[in-house]
Amino acid sequence: MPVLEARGLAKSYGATPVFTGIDLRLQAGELVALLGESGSGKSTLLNCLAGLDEPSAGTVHLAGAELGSLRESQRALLRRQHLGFVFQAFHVLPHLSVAANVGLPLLLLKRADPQRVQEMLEAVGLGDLGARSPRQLSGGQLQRVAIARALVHRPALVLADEPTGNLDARNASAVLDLLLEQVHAQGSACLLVTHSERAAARADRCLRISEQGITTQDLQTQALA
Ligand SMILES: Nc1ncnc2c1ncn2[C@@H]1O[C@H](COP(=O)(O)OP(=O)(O)OP(=O)(O)O)[C@@H](O)[C@H]1O
Repeated sequence: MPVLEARGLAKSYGATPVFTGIDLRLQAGELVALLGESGSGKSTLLNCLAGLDEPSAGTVHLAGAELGSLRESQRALLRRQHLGFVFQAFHVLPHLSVAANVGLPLLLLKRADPQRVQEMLEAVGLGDLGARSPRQLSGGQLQRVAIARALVHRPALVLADEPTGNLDARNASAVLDLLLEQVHAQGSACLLVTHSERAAARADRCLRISEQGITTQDLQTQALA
């Protein structure tokens, strides 16, 4: 069974289509890069795949459940259990400690586990900073917190939306390595939105989204957007 399967997915705002006819399938442990020009609908697609936005047509199955057939509370539970998110803008909660941020997915699942939180902090190189406020961290460190939080509950699928877009080149490279290493270590599938050729080159497959739908991108022959 695939971790994620979308069939005939379409999204419009009023009469304006963002994308149509998206068919997508991710198997356990697979790393797929999603490319596309600015405004082509990458973030909108991720939101539809997570059940955070409603598609205009089509179906999404996440961990075997069809999102459209669930109530919002059931979708929220499915997200908590099976999904991890990493965003460009970190989305770390400033009033919680670094460790509390990382532990949040476990707390929401009523599976609080300080030992697992510490293990993830160490895995991302922040083993000594759990008690700090996120306000005292750099951008690269904040993204490491977001990666630890996305993976702490061992989700089946990680959705990463330009996770290195806010970082300088050196930090971006280190954070990307860390994200891919951790995704691999947990055996999670990952859909990675990126403009980085280096990131795309490390994926098992590259897909390109446009108004016409989604196509497989051959990195050898086509330029990246
Ligand atoms: N709430 C909304 N109402 C109307 N149009 C929207 C809304 N949200 C997004 N759009 C439009 O949908 C299109 C896709 O936006 P989206 O943010 O998914 O693109 P993207 O590929 O992630 O872009 P970027 O690479 O710049 O982040 C854009 O043309 C955007 O203007």
